[in-house]
Amino acid sequence: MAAILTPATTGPHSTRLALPIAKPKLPLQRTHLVRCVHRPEISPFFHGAVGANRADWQSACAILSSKVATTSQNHQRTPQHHEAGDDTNHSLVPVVNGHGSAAAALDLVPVQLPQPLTIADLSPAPKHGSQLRVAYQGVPGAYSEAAAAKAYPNCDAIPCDQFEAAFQAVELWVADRAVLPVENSLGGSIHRNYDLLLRHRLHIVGEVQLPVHHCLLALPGVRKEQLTRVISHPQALSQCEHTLTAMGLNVAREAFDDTAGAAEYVALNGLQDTAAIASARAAELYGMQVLADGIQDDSGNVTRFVMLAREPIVPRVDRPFKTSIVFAAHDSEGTSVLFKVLSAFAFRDIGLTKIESRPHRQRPIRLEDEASSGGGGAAGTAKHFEYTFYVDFQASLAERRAQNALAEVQEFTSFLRVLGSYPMDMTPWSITSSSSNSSPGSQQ
Ligand SMILES: O=C(O)C(=O)C[C@]1(C(=O)O)C=C[C@@H](O)C=C1
Repeated sequence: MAAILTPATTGPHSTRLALPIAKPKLPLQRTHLVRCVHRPEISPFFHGAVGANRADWQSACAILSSKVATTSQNHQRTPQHHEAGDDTNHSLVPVVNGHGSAAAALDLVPVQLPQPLTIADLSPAPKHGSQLRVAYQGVPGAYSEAAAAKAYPNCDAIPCDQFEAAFQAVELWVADRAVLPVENSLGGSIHRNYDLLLRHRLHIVGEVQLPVHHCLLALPGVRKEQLTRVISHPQALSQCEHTLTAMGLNVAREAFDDTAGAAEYVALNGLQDTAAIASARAAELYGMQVLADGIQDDSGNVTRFVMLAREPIVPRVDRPFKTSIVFAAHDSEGTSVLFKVLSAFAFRDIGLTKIESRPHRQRPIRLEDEASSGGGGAAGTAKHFEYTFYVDFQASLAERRAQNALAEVQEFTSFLRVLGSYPMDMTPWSITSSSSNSSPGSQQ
């Protein structure tokens, strides 16, 4: 599992995979990240203190420990490191003017000694020259990996098994950024990520729109007539539904975690009766045959991804910006809150690009007296759902009109959070450019 997090080996643009079915990187799992956080006693910096699940926590902490190992190879230990309990053989470390340089030159100092973390190790931006680590959901060949490469060219893309693992990877400094899908032009919103944006404290620092071009993949030599099943990510299945039917593929559809993972599954298990919907790059990576190309129901199929970071960026006014907010109504405002909030933007001529509503997690249902809700009849309780609203508007938080609109919105809402103010992806959509590397802007 250590291969998951080993930095700088399998970024989206590096050459990879001599063998078609070998997995380039295993996805990072939430359990790895949780262990790293909740078991501080098992520190990656104490190579001797390893329990039965050593492989698990080691993979979660591989980036940090490899960094430390590299540092310790280059580092001259100072005398204050030689304390009781230190397993260094002191007699082998002659100190010259407070430095162990002579010993290092003689190759007498063990090279894997733990070193303390420095502020530089924990700096939010990667050090000059090093690769940005970008978490995405899925395995190599997933569209999310292509989106990560478009957002951050030459990044080290880190696969995660779930969306939540990608959020946590950034929160726990295993990754510097996450790139996650939020909506598709055919399939609609990816609700899970809206819920996670609220539950986690990351900031949206950019967006990237990726044309999604699906292929029907099968094992080499398999014909369409042999298929009894098509598997893929639910979004991909829904984006190709009409085309599959038109192709006469009235076979079972089954959901898989991600498109490339579906292709890999068919390849690894030698399934002659199953096809996967995935990218052409997934076909290459997992040695699959492209049975049909461009099977999305609309040739202009596009998925919008958000770029997430631990820190917000400073909003600017020198290019088109978008701001994403989330809010819930005051009890007294009831359902009219949405109208009032939208007016706050309309009066200032601020355009909206997206509205999404999700159930209010803490209070999904409101009970209300019928008389007070205008029912007019006998006393009783009317029930209606409570929502949390997400709105994207076309203005930068640096603009006075946006600040005024938000001040007004705050008056009608019980809670209001700015998820991010970030440059809009203005790159034109082109049907064939799903693997394009053009960045929507400077690295955020
Ligand atoms: O499964 C993948 O390849 C993904 O990157 C996920 C995902 C999604 O969640 O919408 C991304 C883009 C496509 O819309 C289909 C699937």
